[in-house]
Amino acid sequence: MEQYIDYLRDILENGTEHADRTETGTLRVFGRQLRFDLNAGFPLITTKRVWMHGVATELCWFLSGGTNIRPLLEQGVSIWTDWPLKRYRDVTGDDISQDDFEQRIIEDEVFASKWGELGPVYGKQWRHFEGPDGYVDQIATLVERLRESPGSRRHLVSAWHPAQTNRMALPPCHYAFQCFVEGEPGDGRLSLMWQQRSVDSFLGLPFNIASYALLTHMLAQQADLTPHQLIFNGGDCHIYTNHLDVVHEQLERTPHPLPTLNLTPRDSIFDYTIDDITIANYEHHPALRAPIAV
Ligand SMILES: Nc1nc(=O)c2c([nH]1)NC[C@@H]1CN(c3ccc(C(=O)N[C@@H](CCC(=O)O)C(=O)O)cc3)CN21
Ligand SMILES: O=c1ccn([C@H]2C[C@H](O)[C@@H](COP(=O)(O)O)O2)c(=O)[nH]1
Repeated sequence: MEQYIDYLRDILENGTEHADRTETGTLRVFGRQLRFDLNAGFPLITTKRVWMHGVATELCWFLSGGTNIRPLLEQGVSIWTDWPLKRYRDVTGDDISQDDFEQRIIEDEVFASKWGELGPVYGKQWRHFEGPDGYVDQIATLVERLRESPGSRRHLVSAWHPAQTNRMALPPCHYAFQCFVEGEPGDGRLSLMWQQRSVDSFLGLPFNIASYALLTHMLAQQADLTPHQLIFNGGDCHIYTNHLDVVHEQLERTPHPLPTLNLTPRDSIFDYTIDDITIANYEHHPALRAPIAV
């Protein structure tokens, strides 16, 4: 995980100031790559605590095709609450706390279906990508092709639907990923590379790395392959100015050895639940808190 620390240092050293959409301000660089060997351990950042329960719950929710945050809130995951909340404020002008909002969304189903909706975000595009001939289940197709035509150069999933981004609470940040197989099922290796147009390097990236690592393990299990490399390609790679203190604190810390993942085998990629996902030997430095830019 030394390379994540080097990546943060690179932005601090080479980044230029940018007054971003959220009016928080960032230091940013353009175009960076990180590569993780999944056989060297599960790439969960160790220089702070990363909330794997949140990561795994969000990934299972993406895979279920969901775009409403209610199931996340019911599982205690509120990482997406700020986006519909912002819309709620826009419409009524009322200012309510995040706690009030979450309580109301859990208690009132109508409220949840009306306001907990993020629009056609990741889950929708992964499972029900809308085209002229109907819907495409990109994940089911990917698993099928990995099994039947592993050497294909077309193992690609896109969350970017140019005709629908204006209906999303937030257009996808990690907008596409590609799989790559060496060898044959039973004796082959699966690598995955994802593209991310915009990268909140302190809060978002550790989540994103863990999420795609978990997805690679799931896909490998489904296609009878061994997880190999995980590659991140970032576009606008930034550190928010109100994260600078915690980033500097993180740079002082020495990474611990990586944990490992235990994933209970399931028949279908759509059957995994949070109970199938266990991280073992996660040794980490204390949590670092920082505000999220909305
Ligand atoms: N500015 C911004 N950064 C993001 O990373 C981000 C967005 N917006 N919008 C959509 C999603 C939501 N994601 C989020 C949202 C919140 C946390 C977060 O607050 N994480 C904390 C606390 C987790 C916990 O409860 O323990 C962390 O320390 O990682 C992380 C990712 C990633 N995405
Ligand atoms: O998975 C995610 C989702 C979001 N982010 C970050 C990247 C940016 O800081 C914001 C999105 O703002 P835009 O103006 O739409 O780029 O969210 C992330 O890092 N990872």
